This record gives sequence, structure tokens and C-alpha cells, in this order.
Amino acid sequence: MEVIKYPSREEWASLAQRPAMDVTALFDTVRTVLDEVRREGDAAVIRYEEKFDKIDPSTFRSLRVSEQELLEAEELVAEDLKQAIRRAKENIETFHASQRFTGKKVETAPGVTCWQKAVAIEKVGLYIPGGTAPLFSTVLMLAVPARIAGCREIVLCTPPGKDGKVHPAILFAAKVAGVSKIFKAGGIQAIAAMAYGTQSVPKVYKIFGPGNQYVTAAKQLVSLKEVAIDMPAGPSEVEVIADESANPAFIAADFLSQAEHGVDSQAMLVTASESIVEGVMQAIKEQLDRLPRKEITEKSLSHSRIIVLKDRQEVIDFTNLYAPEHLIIQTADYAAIAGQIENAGSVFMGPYTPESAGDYASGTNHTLPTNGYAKAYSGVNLDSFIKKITFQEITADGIRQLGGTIQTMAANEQLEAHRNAVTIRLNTL
Ligand SMILES: NC(=O)c1ccc[n+]([C@@H]2O[C@H](COP(=O)([O-])OP(=O)(O)OC[C@H]3O[C@@H](n4cnc5c(N)ncnc54)[C@H](O)[C@@H]3O)[C@@H](O)[C@H]2O)c1
Ligand SMILES: N[C@H](CO)Cc1c[nH]c[nH+]1
Ligand SMILES: [Zn+2]
Repeated sequence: MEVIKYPSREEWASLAQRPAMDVTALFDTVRTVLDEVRREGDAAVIRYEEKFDKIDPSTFRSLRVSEQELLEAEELVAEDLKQAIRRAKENIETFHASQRFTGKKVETAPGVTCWQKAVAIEKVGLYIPGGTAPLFSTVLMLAVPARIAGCREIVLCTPPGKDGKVHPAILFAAKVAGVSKIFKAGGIQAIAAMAYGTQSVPKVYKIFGPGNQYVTAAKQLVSLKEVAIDMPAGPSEVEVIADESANPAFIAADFLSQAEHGVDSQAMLVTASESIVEGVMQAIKEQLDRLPRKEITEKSLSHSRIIVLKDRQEVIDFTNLYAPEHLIIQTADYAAIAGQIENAGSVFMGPYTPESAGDYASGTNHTLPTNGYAKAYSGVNLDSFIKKITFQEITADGIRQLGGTIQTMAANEQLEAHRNAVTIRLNTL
């Protein structure tokens, strides 16, 4: 892991870069799989499950998870995990329910009333990652707000394990959160199935969910034409801002907690306190040795960094340039720093707020923009599952007063029919 001390501002852009990938090869693969699933449907999905997930096609009696499989899964989940899933679900529900839209009618001019109504997206597709770990917590993060919003059809795709079965905790979480249909498909083929529809997977209007580079690239391509997507939510990343008041063991633990997600995850420690660096490096080394996913974590550390900057203002400016998916602030003045953050997916404040809390159970959503997209995108929230329709009603008095303005603007855009739609009404008054 690199330690970079006092880089100049000109060097910041390259330090804020994410791990490189071969984009041409990636998009070539994605295009091929998308085309085949669009043409052939289920047969292509099953073929790619065999190729990428090493599933024996004879285990696929059906892509859809059956009632029997759901019942069996419930038996397999330990009671303490069931309770944890239910508790997390309650907190996620409480936070997302508090985001309900309260649109009110506004009279923009006498007799001219405008308002918005929130309407749930009818059919949504949720992608639940399963390549390196069965992320059942993501089921709650996506299905709970979808239910609260009132989405009628909630379809879920996730890659099955080598035995051709979906992890029981994913199925249990899906049941608790009220998912309608679950399918055994991962990666590009799953995104294609939900975007185009197949013989068994319904076509949806919007696809949600995080995933690896294949999933993220597939979502981006299908969003050009077929379907809406939440945002690019790719490999996990975390930035920790810390000073000498922070516990080095806490900093190291937070740093490693995202590095373990996948080989392309990235962790950053950004500090103006050079004196903490050695202690943190030592703590990372000690904790890493105890982690079961050491190999994956070590690979992410090869593109992770510790950056020492001149002062507090540089730390804030660098952070806003990097726009991390997760930002953890462990400094004496963490609230003041948090107030100056403009670009981040989700912020974790103070020594007792690990990112794991937001990943699982505090109530906020863990599906967040990566790769610097936090400059422009929000993470998944209740709004992601609804669209807002605007309404307006104008009285005779209203059109009498506003009509001239509309006529003048239409005439100057040389759109005579627009002007006439007002004139014809004014002539009756
Ligand atoms: N940003 C967020 O909000 C967020 C949240 C949770 C997880 N994540 C990220 O999601 C990712 C999950 O990745 P994952 O791999 O564990 O699971 P995944 O389900 O995203 O990907 C697994 C799928 O990738 C496909 N695949 C694998 N190798 C391939 C290849 N060579 N060619 C084509 N397709 C291939 C397979 O079909 C497989 O089903 C991690 O990077 C994690 O950091 C992000
Ligand atoms: N940190 C991930 C989002 O980038 C979410 C997650 C799921 N499980 C554990 N963590
Ligand atoms: Zn995580």
C-alpha cells in the first residue's frame, strides 16, 4: 500500500483515480452477453450461468426460485440471523418511511394551481450480488424502500452458488422484505434478463443494485435505451479522514472493512497528521493477518492509499475531489468537517460510527454511487422508486391573466399553434 506525503494539488487527480480496468474488453463482453440474452432469453441466461458461475445446467429445473426452495431456505437460516435481519429491516423501514413525499398545491399566480404527485414505479428489478459473498443485506436495502414506495412487481436476480441454489439468507431476507419473484441469475445475464424480459424473467422499468464491474457496465449499457437504472454502484470504496485524536485500531478496521469486499475495492486514509501513519499501518498489518478474506483484501490494498496532506483545508478539498462512496470522519472536530463535505455517498461521523453500521442495520441505504459519481448522484432512497407527475389547473381568470405571457413567448419561438391554444380560449371569455 502506498503512502504519499504532501502531494501537490496538481497530483491530486491521479491520486483520486480508482483501480484501472480494461474498459474495451469489459464492454465487448457485456455487449455480447446482452445481445444473446435479448435474442434467446432463458437459454442464453442458463448458458452464461454455466460459463461464468460454473453452474451445472442440469440443476436448473427452472430459473425461478420455487415455493419449496423458499420453505427449505427458511429452515436453514439460524434464529439469531433471522432476528438480526428483522431488526435491520425495521430500522431501514423507519428511515426510508421518513422520506415519504409530501407534495403540496401551489398557486403560482391567481387562478394557476400546480402540484406534484408521487407514483411508484410499477415494475422494478433488484440485483443482489453473490459472486464473492451472498449480500443478503442488499436485499433489505432495495426491497424495503420498493415496498414502502408501493412498487407492484418486485423482481430479484442473484447468482446461485455452485450447487445451483440461492443462499438461504438471501431468500429469507427476500421473504421478510416482500419480494414477488426471485430468479437464479447473476452478472450481465441477470441485468439483460430484467432489461429485455425472457420466457421466465419479467421485463422491468428500472433496475437497481450494486455489483462488480460486469454488472455495473451492463446496467449502464441497458440504460441507454431499454430501462432506467438507479446509478453506477460498482466496487466498494471508503475514505477515512483522521487526526491524532483517533484510535489507530478503529481507523485500520474501517479501512479494511471495505477492502475485503472485492479485489477492485479501494480504501483511502486522508490525514493532515503525519504522526498517526505508522500506528495505522501497524494496526492494518495486525488486523489483516486475522482476516479470513486476506487474499482478496491484500489485492485491494495494492490500490489503496494513505495520503498525508498539508492541512485540514487540503483534506476537505481532496475529499470533495475524490467523492468517496463512504466517508468516515474520525477527528476531534468531525461535525465541523462533515459540514464542509459536498461530495460523498454516505458520511459516518465520530469514533463510534463504523461504516458497517450503515452497511447493515442503522437504517441508511448502503447502495451508493462509486467511482466519483457521488459528485452527481445520490444513493438509493425512497425517491429512487417513485416518479413524480406534475399536475396543473388554470381557471378562466387564471388564463385571462397569464395568457398574454404565454402568447408572447410562443410567438417569439415561432410556434403559432402553441399561441393559438391560448388565443382560442381567451376569445371565448
Ligand atoms: N456500491 C455499492 O453500493 C455496493 C454495495 C454492495 C456491494 N458492492 C460491490 O459489489 C460487488 C459484488 O461483486 P461480486 O463479484 O461479489 O458479485 P456480483 O454478483 O456483482 O458479480 C458476480 C457475477 O459476475 C459475473 N462474472 C464474473 N466473472 C465474469 C467474467 N469474467 N465475465 C463476465 N461475467 C463475469 C458472473 O456472472 C457472476 O454471477 C463488489 O465489487 C462490491 O464491492 C457495491
Ligand atoms: N459496503 C457495501 C456497499 O459498498 C455494502 C455491504 C453489504 N454487506 C456489507 N457491506
Ligand atoms: Zn461493506
